[in-house]
Amino acid sequence: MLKLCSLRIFNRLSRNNLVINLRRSHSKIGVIGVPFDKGQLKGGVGSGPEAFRNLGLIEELQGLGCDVKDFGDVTYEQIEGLIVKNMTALGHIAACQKEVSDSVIRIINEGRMCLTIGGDHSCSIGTIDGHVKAKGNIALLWVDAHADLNTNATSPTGNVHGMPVALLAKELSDYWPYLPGMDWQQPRLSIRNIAYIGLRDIDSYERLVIDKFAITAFGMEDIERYGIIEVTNMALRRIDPNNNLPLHVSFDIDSLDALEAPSTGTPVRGGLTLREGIQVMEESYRTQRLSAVDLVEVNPGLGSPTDVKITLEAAKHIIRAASGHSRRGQSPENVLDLPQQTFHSVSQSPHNS
Ligand SMILES: NC(=[NH2+])NCCC[C@H](N)C(=O)O
Repeated sequence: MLKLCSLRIFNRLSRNNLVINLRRSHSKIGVIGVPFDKGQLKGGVGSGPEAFRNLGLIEELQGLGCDVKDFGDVTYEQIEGLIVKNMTALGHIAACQKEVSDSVIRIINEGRMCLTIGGDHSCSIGTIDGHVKAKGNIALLWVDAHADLNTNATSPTGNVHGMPVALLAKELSDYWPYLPGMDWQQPRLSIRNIAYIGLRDIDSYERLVIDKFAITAFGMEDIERYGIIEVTNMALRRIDPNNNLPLHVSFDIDSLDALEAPSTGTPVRGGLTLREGIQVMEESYRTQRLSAVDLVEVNPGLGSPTDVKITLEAAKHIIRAASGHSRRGQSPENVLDLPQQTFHSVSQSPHNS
Protein backbone atom coordinates (compact mmCIF):
# COMPACT_ATOMS: atom_id res chain seq x y z
CA MET A 1 0.00 0.00 0.00
CA LEU A 2 2.80 2.33 0.90
CA LYS A 3 4.57 1.53 -2.35
CA LEU A 4 1.46 2.11 -4.43
CA CYS A 5 0.72 5.31 -2.68
CA SER A 6 4.27 6.69 -3.09
CA LEU A 7 4.38 5.68 -6.72
CA ARG A 8 1.15 7.50 -7.42
CA ILE A 9 2.44 10.57 -5.66
CA PHE A 10 5.75 10.34 -7.51
CA ASN A 11 3.96 10.18 -10.84
CA ARG A 12 1.77 13.12 -10.03
CA LEU A 13 4.72 15.12 -8.77
CA SER A 14 6.96 14.42 -11.72
CA ARG A 15 4.15 15.27 -14.13
CA ASN A 16 3.70 18.58 -12.41
CA ASN A 17 7.42 19.23 -12.19
CA LEU A 18 7.60 18.72 -15.92
CA VAL A 19 4.93 21.34 -16.45
CA ILE A 20 6.79 23.63 -14.08
CA ASN A 21 10.09 23.08 -15.87
CA LEU A 22 8.58 23.79 -19.23
CA ARG A 23 6.94 26.93 -18.00
CA ARG A 24 9.88 28.08 -15.90
CA SER A 25 10.75 31.68 -16.65
CA HIS A 26 14.27 32.31 -17.83
CA SER A 27 15.10 35.42 -15.85
CA LYS A 28 17.70 37.68 -17.42
CA ILE A 29 20.01 38.80 -14.66
CA GLY A 30 23.05 41.08 -14.58
CA VAL A 31 25.24 40.63 -11.51
CA ILE A 32 27.63 43.19 -10.04
CA GLY A 33 29.80 42.76 -7.00
CA VAL A 34 30.52 45.76 -4.81
CA PRO A 35 33.41 44.81 -2.51
CA PHE A 36 32.86 47.93 -0.45
CA ASP A 37 33.22 48.23 3.33
CA LYS A 38 33.71 51.95 3.97
CA GLY A 39 30.09 52.57 4.98
CA GLN A 40 30.88 51.08 8.39
CA LEU A 41 33.93 50.21 10.43
CA LYS A 42 34.18 46.40 10.45
CA GLY A 43 36.53 44.77 7.95
CA GLY A 44 35.43 41.71 5.99
CA VAL A 45 32.13 42.82 4.44
CA GLY A 46 34.08 43.84 1.33
CA SER A 47 34.83 40.20 0.62
CA GLY A 48 31.11 39.40 0.21
CA PRO A 49 31.17 39.26 -3.62
CA GLU A 50 34.20 36.96 -3.65
CA ALA A 51 32.59 34.62 -1.12
CA PHE A 52 29.41 34.36 -3.21
CA ARG A 53 31.37 33.71 -6.39
CA ASN A 54 33.43 31.02 -4.61
CA LEU A 55 30.20 29.45 -3.48
CA GLY A 56 29.23 29.08 -7.15
CA LEU A 57 26.33 31.53 -7.07
CA ILE A 58 26.57 32.51 -10.74
CA GLU A 59 26.75 28.88 -11.90
CA GLU A 60 23.88 27.95 -9.62
CA LEU A 61 21.64 30.65 -11.09
CA GLN A 62 22.63 29.54 -14.58
CA GLY A 63 21.83 25.95 -13.61
CA LEU A 64 18.34 27.10 -12.65
CA GLY A 65 17.82 28.28 -16.20
CA CYS A 66 18.52 31.99 -15.70
CA ASP A 67 20.38 33.95 -18.36
CA VAL A 68 23.08 35.39 -16.09
CA LYS A 69 25.73 37.88 -17.12
CA ASP A 70 28.43 38.66 -14.56
CA PHE A 71 29.57 42.27 -14.85
CA GLY A 72 32.37 41.70 -12.35
CA ASP A 73 33.25 43.83 -9.36
CA VAL A 74 32.97 47.59 -9.26
CA THR A 75 36.28 49.41 -8.83
CA TYR A 76 36.88 53.07 -8.04
CA GLU A 77 39.48 55.59 -7.03
CA GLN A 78 38.90 57.43 -3.81
CA ILE A 79 38.39 61.21 -4.08
CA GLU A 80 40.84 62.84 -1.66
CA GLY A 81 39.93 65.62 0.73
CA LEU A 82 36.14 65.25 0.98
CA ILE A 83 35.29 66.08 4.55
CA VAL A 84 31.80 66.42 5.98
CA LYS A 85 31.13 66.35 9.70
CA ASN A 86 30.01 62.99 11.10
CA MET A 87 30.10 61.28 7.71
CA THR A 88 32.93 58.76 7.58
CA ALA A 89 34.84 58.04 4.34
CA LEU A 90 32.83 60.32 2.05
CA GLY A 91 35.66 60.31 -0.52
CA HIS A 92 35.23 56.53 -0.86
CA ILE A 93 31.44 56.58 -0.78
CA ALA A 94 31.12 59.32 -3.42
CA ALA A 95 33.57 57.70 -5.84
CA CYS A 96 32.42 54.09 -5.43
CA GLN A 97 28.68 54.74 -5.47
CA LYS A 98 28.95 56.81 -8.67
CA GLU A 99 30.50 53.73 -10.33
CA VAL A 100 27.80 51.49 -8.87
CA SER A 101 25.09 53.79 -10.19
CA ASP A 102 26.61 53.79 -13.70
CA SER A 103 26.86 49.97 -13.69
CA VAL A 104 23.23 49.58 -12.63
CA ILE A 105 22.09 51.91 -15.42
CA ARG A 106 24.01 49.80 -17.95
CA ILE A 107 22.55 46.51 -16.70
CA ILE A 108 18.95 47.75 -16.51
CA ASN A 109 19.24 49.26 -19.98
CA GLU A 110 20.28 45.81 -21.25
CA GLY A 111 16.89 44.56 -20.09
CA ARG A 112 18.29 42.55 -17.19
CA MET A 113 17.27 42.46 -13.56
CA CYS A 114 20.22 43.93 -11.68
CA LEU A 115 21.50 41.81 -8.79
CA THR A 116 24.02 43.66 -6.65
CA ILE A 117 26.10 41.73 -4.14
CA GLY A 118 27.59 43.87 -1.35
CA GLY A 119 29.41 45.13 0.43
CA ASP A 120 27.75 47.13 3.16
CA HIS A 121 24.38 48.84 2.79
CA SER A 122 25.86 52.12 1.54
CA CYS A 123 26.01 50.25 -1.83
CA SER A 124 22.30 50.92 -2.18
CA ILE A 125 22.98 54.64 -2.60
CA GLY A 126 24.44 53.75 -5.98
CA THR A 127 22.09 50.93 -6.93
CA ILE A 128 18.92 52.91 -6.25
CA ASP A 129 20.28 56.06 -7.85
CA GLY A 130 21.10 54.07 -10.99
CA HIS A 131 17.76 52.29 -11.01
CA VAL A 132 15.81 55.57 -10.71
CA LYS A 133 17.94 57.17 -13.44
CA ALA A 134 17.33 54.21 -15.76
CA LYS A 135 13.60 53.84 -15.10
CA GLY A 136 12.33 57.30 -14.08
CA ASN A 137 10.55 56.18 -10.93
CA ILE A 138 10.59 53.02 -8.88
CA ALA A 139 9.03 51.43 -5.80
CA LEU A 140 11.48 50.44 -3.05
CA LEU A 141 11.18 47.69 -0.43
CA TRP A 142 13.87 48.15 2.22
CA VAL A 143 14.14 44.84 4.08
CA ASP A 144 16.28 45.48 7.11
CA ALA A 145 16.49 45.45 10.90
CA HIS A 146 17.52 49.12 10.63
CA ALA A 147 15.86 52.12 8.97
CA ASP A 148 19.15 53.55 7.57
CA LEU A 149 17.45 56.92 7.67
CA ASN A 150 20.02 59.01 9.53
CA THR A 151 21.60 62.18 8.20
CA ASN A 152 25.05 63.24 9.29
CA ALA A 153 23.29 65.46 11.84
CA THR A 154 21.34 62.62 13.47
CA SER A 155 23.62 59.58 13.05
CA PRO A 156 24.89 58.12 16.32
CA THR A 157 27.89 56.59 14.50
CA GLY A 158 28.77 58.67 11.44
CA ASN A 159 28.62 55.43 9.41
CA VAL A 160 27.10 55.99 5.98
CA HIS A 161 25.53 52.51 5.82
CA GLY A 162 23.01 53.98 8.28
CA MET A 163 22.16 56.89 5.91
CA PRO A 164 21.23 55.69 2.39
CA VAL A 165 17.45 56.09 2.65
CA ALA A 166 17.87 59.66 3.92
CA LEU A 167 20.17 60.43 0.98
CA LEU A 168 17.72 59.01 -1.56
CA ALA A 169 14.44 60.50 -0.29
CA LYS A 170 13.31 63.78 -1.92
CA GLU A 171 11.45 64.90 1.18
CA LEU A 172 14.66 64.82 3.26
CA SER A 173 16.86 66.81 0.89
CA ASP A 174 16.61 69.97 3.03
CA TYR A 175 18.02 68.11 6.00
CA TRP A 176 21.44 67.66 4.36
CA PRO A 177 24.33 70.10 4.04
CA TYR A 178 26.08 70.41 0.69
CA LEU A 179 27.91 67.10 0.10
CA PRO A 180 31.06 67.55 -1.99
CA GLY A 181 31.66 64.76 -4.50
CA MET A 182 28.00 63.73 -4.45
CA ASP A 183 26.71 66.11 -7.16
CA TRP A 184 25.90 63.12 -9.38
CA GLN A 185 23.38 61.93 -6.75
CA GLN A 186 20.13 63.84 -6.36
CA PRO A 187 17.39 62.66 -3.99
CA ARG A 188 14.90 61.45 -6.57
CA LEU A 189 12.74 58.97 -4.72
CA SER A 190 9.55 59.97 -2.92
CA ILE A 191 8.93 58.59 0.55
CA ARG A 192 5.50 57.48 -0.76
CA ASN A 193 7.30 54.87 -2.84
CA ILE A 194 9.37 53.44 0.02
CA ALA A 195 8.37 50.75 2.53
CA TYR A 196 10.29 49.01 5.27
CA ILE A 197 9.97 45.38 6.29
CA GLY A 198 11.65 43.82 9.32
CA LEU A 199 12.51 46.93 11.37
CA ARG A 200 13.47 46.36 14.99
CA ASP A 201 16.44 48.60 15.76
CA ILE A 202 15.56 52.21 15.00
CA ASP A 203 17.41 55.29 16.28
CA SER A 204 15.30 57.97 17.96
CA TYR A 205 15.58 60.53 15.12
CA GLU A 206 14.77 57.86 12.59
CA ARG A 207 11.59 57.13 14.55
CA LEU A 208 10.66 60.82 14.39
CA VAL A 209 11.19 60.93 10.63
CA ILE A 210 9.14 57.76 10.05
CA ASP A 211 6.27 59.27 12.05
CA LYS A 212 6.53 62.80 10.61
CA PHE A 213 6.48 61.62 6.99
CA ALA A 214 4.21 58.62 7.64
CA ILE A 215 6.66 56.25 5.97
CA THR A 216 5.23 52.78 5.40
CA ALA A 217 7.04 50.61 7.92
CA PHE A 218 6.32 47.05 9.02
CA GLY A 219 8.14 45.93 12.13
CA MET A 220 8.39 42.41 13.47
CA GLU A 221 5.17 42.81 15.46
CA ASP A 222 3.26 43.47 12.22
CA ILE A 223 4.75 40.34 10.71
CA GLU A 224 3.66 38.35 13.74
CA ARG A 225 0.16 39.78 13.52
CA TYR A 226 -0.52 39.60 9.77
CA GLY A 227 2.05 37.12 8.48
CA ILE A 228 4.87 37.92 6.09
CA ILE A 229 2.95 37.34 2.85
CA GLU A 230 0.19 39.74 3.84
CA VAL A 231 2.72 42.30 5.12
CA THR A 232 4.71 42.15 1.88
CA ASN A 233 1.60 42.63 -0.20
CA MET A 234 0.36 45.49 1.98
CA ALA A 235 3.76 47.14 1.53
CA LEU A 236 3.70 46.59 -2.23
CA ARG A 237 0.19 48.05 -2.52
CA ARG A 238 1.22 51.13 -0.54
CA ILE A 239 4.35 51.93 -2.53
CA ASP A 240 2.88 51.11 -5.92
CA PRO A 241 -0.91 51.49 -5.80
CA ASN A 242 -1.25 51.33 -9.60
CA ASN A 243 0.93 48.24 -9.99
CA ASN A 244 3.08 49.84 -12.62
CA LEU A 245 6.43 50.75 -11.08
CA PRO A 246 9.66 48.80 -11.41
CA LEU A 247 10.41 47.22 -8.04
CA HIS A 248 13.71 47.44 -6.17
CA VAL A 249 14.26 45.19 -3.15
CA SER A 250 17.18 46.23 -0.99
CA PHE A 251 17.75 43.22 1.24
CA ASP A 252 20.04 43.60 4.24
CA ILE A 253 20.93 40.15 5.55
CA ASP A 254 20.50 41.50 9.11
CA SER A 255 16.75 41.61 8.46
CA LEU A 256 16.98 37.89 9.20
CA ASP A 257 17.27 36.79 12.78
CA ALA A 258 20.87 36.72 14.00
CA LEU A 259 20.55 32.92 14.37
CA GLU A 260 19.70 32.60 10.67
CA ALA A 261 22.43 35.02 9.53
CA PRO A 262 25.09 35.48 12.21
CA SER A 263 27.93 36.79 10.01
CA THR A 264 26.88 40.40 9.69
CA GLY A 265 28.16 43.63 11.23
CA THR A 266 25.08 44.81 13.13
CA PRO A 267 23.07 41.68 13.96
CA VAL A 268 19.78 42.03 15.85
CA ARG A 269 17.90 39.15 17.42
CA GLY A 270 14.18 38.66 16.96
CA GLY A 271 14.20 38.98 13.18
CA LEU A 272 12.78 37.27 10.11
CA THR A 273 13.16 33.54 9.65
CA LEU A 274 14.86 32.47 6.46
CA ARG A 275 11.50 31.25 5.17
CA GLU A 276 10.02 34.69 5.76
CA GLY A 277 12.92 36.33 3.92
CA ILE A 278 12.37 33.96 1.01
CA GLN A 279 8.67 34.75 1.00
CA VAL A 280 9.34 38.50 0.77
CA MET A 281 11.36 37.78 -2.36
CA GLU A 282 8.82 35.36 -3.77
CA GLU A 283 6.03 37.90 -3.41
CA SER A 284 8.27 40.56 -4.94
CA TYR A 285 9.11 38.31 -7.88
CA ARG A 286 5.45 37.48 -8.34
CA THR A 287 4.73 41.15 -9.20
CA GLN A 288 6.67 40.53 -12.45
CA ARG A 289 8.18 43.96 -11.95
CA LEU A 290 11.18 43.00 -9.84
CA SER A 291 13.90 44.96 -11.57
CA ALA A 292 16.75 45.26 -9.06
CA VAL A 293 17.83 43.43 -5.91
CA ASP A 294 20.62 44.29 -3.49
CA LEU A 295 21.94 41.62 -1.12
CA VAL A 296 24.15 43.40 1.40
CA GLU A 297 25.93 43.19 4.75
CA VAL A 298 27.07 39.56 4.56
CA ASN A 299 30.44 39.69 6.32
CA PRO A 300 32.48 36.50 5.78
CA GLY A 301 35.08 37.88 8.20
CA LEU A 302 32.77 37.62 11.21
CA GLY A 303 31.96 34.54 13.27
CA SER A 304 33.02 30.92 12.99
CA PRO A 305 33.30 29.07 9.65
CA THR A 306 29.88 27.56 10.42
CA ASP A 307 28.40 31.02 11.01
CA VAL A 308 29.77 32.17 7.67
CA LYS A 309 28.42 29.12 5.88
CA ILE A 310 24.95 29.53 7.41
CA THR A 311 24.87 33.20 6.46
CA LEU A 312 26.05 32.69 2.88
CA GLU A 313 23.60 29.83 2.37
CA ALA A 314 20.74 31.92 3.74
CA ALA A 315 21.64 34.75 1.38
CA LYS A 316 21.81 32.32 -1.51
CA HIS A 317 18.27 31.13 -0.84
CA ILE A 318 17.07 34.73 -0.84
CA ILE A 319 18.80 35.32 -4.18
CA ARG A 320 17.34 32.13 -5.68
CA ALA A 321 13.88 33.35 -4.73
CA ALA A 322 14.65 36.72 -6.33
CA SER A 323 15.57 34.92 -9.53
CA GLY A 324 12.17 33.24 -9.58
CA HIS A 325 13.09 29.97 -7.92
CA SER A 326 11.92 28.99 -4.51
CA ARG A 327 13.59 26.34 -2.43
CA ARG A 328 11.77 23.57 -4.24
CA GLY A 329 13.16 24.89 -7.51
CA GLN A 330 9.87 26.22 -8.83
CA SER A 331 8.99 29.58 -10.24
CA PRO A 332 6.49 31.07 -7.75
CA GLU A 333 4.10 32.23 -10.46
CA ASN A 334 3.91 28.63 -11.64
CA VAL A 335 3.48 26.87 -8.35
CA LEU A 336 0.64 24.45 -8.82
CA ASP A 337 -1.67 23.53 -6.01
CA LEU A 338 -0.39 19.99 -5.67
CA PRO A 339 2.97 19.72 -3.88
CA GLN A 340 2.16 21.22 -0.51
CA GLN A 341 -1.01 19.24 -0.09
CA THR A 342 0.65 16.10 -1.28
CA PHE A 343 3.54 16.42 1.13
CA HIS A 344 1.07 17.11 3.86
CA SER A 345 -0.98 14.03 3.13
CA VAL A 346 2.17 11.91 2.88
CA SER A 347 3.26 12.83 6.36
CA GLN A 348 -0.27 12.36 7.64
CA SER A 349 -0.64 8.98 5.98
CA PRO A 350 -1.15 6.10 8.40
CA HIS A 351 0.82 3.94 5.95
CA ASN A 352 3.83 6.07 6.58
CA SER A 353 4.22 5.48 10.24
N1 LIG B 1 22.70 48.76 7.20
C1 LIG B 1 22.99 48.66 8.47
N2 LIG B 1 23.43 47.56 8.97
N3 LIG B 1 22.77 49.74 9.22
C2 LIG B 1 23.06 49.82 10.62
C3 LIG B 1 22.86 51.21 11.10
C4 LIG B 1 23.09 51.31 12.56
C5 LIG B 1 22.81 52.68 13.17
N4 LIG B 1 21.42 52.99 13.09
C6 LIG B 1 23.63 53.74 12.47
O1 LIG B 1 23.07 54.62 11.87
O2 LIG B 1 24.84 53.71 12.52
